[in-house]
Amino acid sequence: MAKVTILGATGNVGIFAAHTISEIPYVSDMLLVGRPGREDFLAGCCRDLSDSFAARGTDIRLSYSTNLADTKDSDIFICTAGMPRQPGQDRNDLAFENAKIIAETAETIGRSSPDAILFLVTNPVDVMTAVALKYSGLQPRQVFGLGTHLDSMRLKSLIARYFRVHVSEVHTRIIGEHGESMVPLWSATTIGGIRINHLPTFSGLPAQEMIDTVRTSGEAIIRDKGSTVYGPGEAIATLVRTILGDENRILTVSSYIKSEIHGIGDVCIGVPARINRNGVFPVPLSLEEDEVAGFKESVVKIRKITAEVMERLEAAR
Ligand SMILES: NC(=O)C1=CN([C@@H]2O[C@H](COP(=O)(O)OP(=O)(O)OC[C@H]3O[C@@H](n4cnc5c(N)ncnc54)[C@H](O)[C@@H]3O)[C@@H](O)[C@H]2O)C=CC1
Ligand SMILES: O=C([O-])CC(=O)C(=O)O
Repeated sequence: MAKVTILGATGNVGIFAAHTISEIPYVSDMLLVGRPGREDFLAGCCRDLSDSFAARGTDIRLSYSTNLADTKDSDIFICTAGMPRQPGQDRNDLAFENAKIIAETAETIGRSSPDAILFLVTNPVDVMTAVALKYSGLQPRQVFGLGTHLDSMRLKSLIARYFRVHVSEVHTRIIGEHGESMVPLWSATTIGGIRINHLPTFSGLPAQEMIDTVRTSGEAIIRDKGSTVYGPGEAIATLVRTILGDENRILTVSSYIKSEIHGIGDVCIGVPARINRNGVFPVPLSLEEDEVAGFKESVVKIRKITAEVMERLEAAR
């Protein structure tokens, strides 16, 4: 059984993630962490969630805190703390402001919970994963971000609708940045176990339109309803279940790669990784030429933003 701590629990994604994670049978304790001054709101969240646990018959010890010192025995931290983007902003516009929050938080967690897993949701998630890895001092397997898992789910849903099949029949992946330079892996896309380009209807597939829809999905939801919540909240729960259940699923998350993909590495970015109770392990891959080219471009972009943020963080210390 495990203790799960949610940082940024008073936010839209954090509180819905608390709800989705509470359905995971391996969770015995849940700690909601918010900023000082938010005690009443956190207390209200605990009462409200407890009612839902009772209605569902879930038995989880739920508590809240505004002090990181209380997080000590956590097995897994989910970090949703930080600014969300506003309509018209790019996720990368948040990089430095959110990096300051993540660096400070990760430093404390690394010192007080050296065996924990640290799961980043805060955007831009690839850069935040690198910042958390550096400032926590944890091992690469212990630190990862939601990466392109949600993007992969969005593409899966579009493909399933196009071919009129159940979503569980579709396997697909998007790798690279959780952002503009994301790269769809059509070579790794199957429907009912059959490679998508072996299906007669493949020639009519509006592939570019689909990937454009995925690319702009977060932006469109934020424009229409203020924030993305249900997609990320469920995606977060999938990852937490995979870890705590030691499931060894291969999901596409932001992880530190050394050189696993065509010799490309030294960056935190969305890649397929085997995930279990010990953490996240990128899977070496062989891709099509155009996919490698797209991935390289994405890596160059994320490396540059990450380096700039790291430099500014060091200068600000
Ligand atoms: N990677 C992904 O796929 C997704 C990432 N996100 C990201 O998750 C983050 C949270 O999004 P929302 O919950 O919608 O935002 P929100 O504004 O509703 O919540 C943000 C939370 O961060 C906390 N926070 C803000 N500044 C802080 C500081 N200086 N120190 C500590 N805590 C602080 C707030 O108190 C609040 O609890 C954003 O960065 C957003 O872009 C959101 C959805 C999907
Ligand atoms: O778009 C955003 O800013 C939130 C996010 O990352 C997503 O839902 O994909």
